[in-house]
Amino acid sequence: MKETEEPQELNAEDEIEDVVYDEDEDEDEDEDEDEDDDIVLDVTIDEAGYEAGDPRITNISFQVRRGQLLGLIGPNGAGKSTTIKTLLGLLKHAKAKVTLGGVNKSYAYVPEQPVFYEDLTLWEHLDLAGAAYGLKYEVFEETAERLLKQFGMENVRNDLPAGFSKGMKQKMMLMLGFLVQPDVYIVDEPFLGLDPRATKDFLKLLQAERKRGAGVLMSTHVLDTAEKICDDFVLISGGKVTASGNLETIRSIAGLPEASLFDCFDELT
Ligand SMILES: Nc1ncnc2c1ncn2[C@@H]1O[C@H](COP(=O)(O)OP(=O)(O)OP(=O)(O)O)[C@@H](O)[C@H]1O
Repeated sequence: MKETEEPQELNAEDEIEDVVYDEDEDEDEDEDEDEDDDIVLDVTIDEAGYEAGDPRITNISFQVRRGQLLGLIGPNGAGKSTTIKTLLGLLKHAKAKVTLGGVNKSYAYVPEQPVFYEDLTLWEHLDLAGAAYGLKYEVFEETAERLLKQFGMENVRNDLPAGFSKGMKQKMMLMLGFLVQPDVYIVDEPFLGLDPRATKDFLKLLQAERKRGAGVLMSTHVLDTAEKICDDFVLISGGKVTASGNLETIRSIAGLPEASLFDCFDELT
């Protein structure tokens, strides 16, 4: 999770070769200004990988607009996580430009694998995130209480997450993301640990956040759910974009006019 005040160049200590991570530029002479104002995440990755001279993804670009849910899909090893790591500025070898728009130019990243402090309780994790983001205590408290209730986690608020089940840990990560109400959510495979009730609660909260104007980039393998909830898709295969657009566009690229996302995926990968 991160909030940017100033444009940042993430090529610190020559580790990251060329990732520019900056704010939206306020150029008002552009005719497409209104449309551009809606863009909360603009990603252009020329190439990125784990070793110098061995790119695992190339020419991947997409935008996320206010309120939009963009599904990042693709088979195992296609490059979804590499794409997410690149846009978060975590890869050493990347040539990419990532621009944050929106009101606060802020994002929340919800990782697939829960990350937590062994010695802090659930409530203390929420408190820490609230403090890190400078939330007023009353706002933090009200939001955290609401989230505990919405995710059915009130009874474990003072427990250490090490003792949580997989789904409970996943819920904690989602709560930490929702707490800060960012302009963009970057969510990596949120569904796998969640039971049907938790999935429903998560989708309801996500819907409310989209109504507020947040954009969402979500990587997932759960294609039947993705088909129902995503506005648009970026399909990655072999480190490249194989198809992008809404379901109708994906169907037409796959040459399967009435097909499910699953069947289009199968055809295109
Ligand atoms: N830490 C790493 N070091 C070296 N190569 C990696 C590393 N992580 C991924 N790769 C390679 O990068 C390529 C893309 O992998 P990536 O993890 O981005 O795929 P993915 O689409 O997220 O797959 P999955 O659906 O299985 O999570 C693969 O060839 C993979 O072997």
